[in-house]
Amino acid sequence: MASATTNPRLHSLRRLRRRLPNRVFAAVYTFVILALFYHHALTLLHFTTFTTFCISLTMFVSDIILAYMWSTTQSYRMNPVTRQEFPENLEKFLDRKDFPAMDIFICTADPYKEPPINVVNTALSVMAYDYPTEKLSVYLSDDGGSELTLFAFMEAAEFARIWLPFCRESNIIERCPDAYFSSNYAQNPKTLEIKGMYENMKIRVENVVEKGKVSNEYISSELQSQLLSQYRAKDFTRQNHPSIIQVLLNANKDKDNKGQPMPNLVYVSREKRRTSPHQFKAGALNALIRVSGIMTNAPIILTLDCDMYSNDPLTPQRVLCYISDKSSRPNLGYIQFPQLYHGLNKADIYASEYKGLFQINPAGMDGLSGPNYVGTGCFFLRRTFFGGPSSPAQPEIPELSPNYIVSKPIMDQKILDQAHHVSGCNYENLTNWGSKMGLKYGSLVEDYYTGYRLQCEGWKSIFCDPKRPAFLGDVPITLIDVLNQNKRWDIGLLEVGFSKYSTLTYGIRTAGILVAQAFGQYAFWGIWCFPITFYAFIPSLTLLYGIPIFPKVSDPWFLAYIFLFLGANGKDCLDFVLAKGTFRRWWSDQRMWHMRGVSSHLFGSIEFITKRLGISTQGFNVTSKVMDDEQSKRYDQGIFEFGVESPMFVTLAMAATLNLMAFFCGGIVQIFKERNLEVFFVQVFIAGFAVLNCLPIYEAMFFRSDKGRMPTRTTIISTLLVGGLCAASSFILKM
Ligand SMILES: O=c1ccn([C@@H]2O[C@H](COP(=O)(O)OP(=O)(O)O[C@H]3O[C@H](CO)[C@@H](O)[C@H](O)[C@H]3O)[C@@H](O)[C@H]2O)c(=O)[nH]1
Ligand SMILES: [Mn+2]
Repeated sequence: MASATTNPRLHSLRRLRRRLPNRVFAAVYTFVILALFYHHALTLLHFTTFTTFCISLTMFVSDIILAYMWSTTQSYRMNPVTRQEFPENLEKFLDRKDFPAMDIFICTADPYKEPPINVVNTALSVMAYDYPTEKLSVYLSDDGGSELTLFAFMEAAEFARIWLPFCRESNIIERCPDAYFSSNYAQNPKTLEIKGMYENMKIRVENVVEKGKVSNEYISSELQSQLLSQYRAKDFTRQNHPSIIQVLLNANKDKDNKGQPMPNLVYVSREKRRTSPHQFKAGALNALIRVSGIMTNAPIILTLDCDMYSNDPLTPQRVLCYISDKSSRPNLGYIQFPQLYHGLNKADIYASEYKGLFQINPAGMDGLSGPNYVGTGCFFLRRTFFGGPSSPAQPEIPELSPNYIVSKPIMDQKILDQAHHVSGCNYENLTNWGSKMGLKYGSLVEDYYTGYRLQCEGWKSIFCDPKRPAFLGDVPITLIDVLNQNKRWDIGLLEVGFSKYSTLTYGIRTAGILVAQAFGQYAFWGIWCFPITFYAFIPSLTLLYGIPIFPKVSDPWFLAYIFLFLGANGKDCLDFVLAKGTFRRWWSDQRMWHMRGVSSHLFGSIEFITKRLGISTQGFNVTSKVMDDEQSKRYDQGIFEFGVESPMFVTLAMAATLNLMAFFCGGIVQIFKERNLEVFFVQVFIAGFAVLNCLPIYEAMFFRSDKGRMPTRTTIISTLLVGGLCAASSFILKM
């Protein structure tokens, strides 16, 4: 076998030239930060009143946090790399018949928030991979324990017999049926016939979901009726039911309509009891690791969220370009693809693209020890879930060991019994699942936490970011969904940041400072709320009362502020645009960064504290993937969707109102009446910048009448609170 890095090669790696300017810039920036700290210390020492001391201290603390977060981003900039794969050369190195088997996991949790027809589309898109079909096994985890989802998959299994040969023979690239039929496809009798079948299936599935149950007219066989009757047992609820495992397609037996084998398709709804914790998605994935271990035990596992369909049939072959070449990265544990989305509006108003999180930073981490796991679009070597590279963990039964070879067919009664056994809700008691094996428990963001711990164990990873997106997902289209999702991440991430596995202690010790810093950016994501909230409220309040808190324009320290502000934003914008972003989307990105600071980060941090104190418990609130027509329309037009009441909107509206008052009242007084712009420039600038960022909020508060506007009560409450805040401040500031 030729070496995979010489010609013809399987993959290549290039270090980006920007790493040198990045390092120089980081050095200069660090110097200015330290200088600013010196200035802060001087100011603190020379305080005049207790109030000014408190204000200076708060601003100093804010800047320390900003500086820490800035320092964590430097890890991504030290050595960014880019990779390329050459799947066209794969078969020169590896015979198609020697391709390893793959187990594909798809998670769903709620048929009303995650429409089953979309889950079916995701499954069909991966079943149709350009890969030896009999080597693929698709496992669907249904945490919603719903007959609606099972029904949808029974339908999908039948449609797949037509869809798979069609994709293969017409060699189409778009293998997600819904995406294909919404594209500009060749409309001939054959495609139209298949479209008709697809629409028929879609209508059946949607009707069943609308009715909330599978009525008799949809049941075509005694077997189906038996299967569905399990859900109608007494006391069956989504939180309380036995394991249901159903092999819907069997690669050894089932053939498509052209006589070729089908992939395995297995429906799994693990056992749930109110008395046993089920550990949300991490628990679901661990159950799938075991069930698939018993049934097929493929050496490669792909994990997918139900809304991330495959957009490229060659993806598994791309992955083989790395996996089949042992020299590609020693201790390779997983290959992560970026989370990319379809249906973003032009400006990406909610910054759902998370270009930093999903594209720029992983490329930076790839130059260190590899990107983090982001929950979906990630191919693992099964072995990765069983202890570190040099400290393997033995599962409690030998059949689960990653190198165990399954000899019995998938439908063998023994196999089925054992699969039920390992998906039981008490199976994990007194085992290493969740600690030394499988996905790690203890955080609401199981993906981040697991990836981080795997890297601490010594596993490395690869970031694979091909030109044609490998997977495409849905984005939330209302602000409240976006902020709630963020809040869940904040809580889960802080759970890691303040655990015994904190990046600051355990991380630095086991993974080294650069890698730990890269993970630290997210572990402490929630603490952005402090500097952003302080900067949103203090400069504006003090401006209103004519108290200067920043250096005046003629003061040399003013230049330090300007440099730090322009430097951080300019660099961020440059990286964003270099990663094929637009300025408009960058603007949304920085706007959402500010908005999250006074809303989701703030409440996420508060809820993290209350959870720690045992006052409340936060679960995994699944993000809705349902598209309301009116909301979709507004989203497509780039209009912010408020619509519902939420404390997060109150703080947002407060920050918006206060800065508007500060900019116009405080600003005008200082500029025109007192002629003091020189002294108040920074404060006026901050308020003005905030106002610019808050334009959609004012619009939603005062100028809109559609259903997505800010609820009147929220507007009133926030205005009253701003009034109260001003009154209290006037009392304190004049002390
Ligand atoms: O008890 C649960 C809860 C969720 N899920 C599934 O987990 C996936 C992600 O849930 P979603 O509501 O879409 O969360 P997001 O915040 O959009 O997802 C991001 O953040 C999660 C961690 O909070 C990761 O698991 C995801 O991969 C990542 O895309 C979905 O397929 C769900 O069906 C389960 O299987 N069981
Ligand atoms: Mn999601």
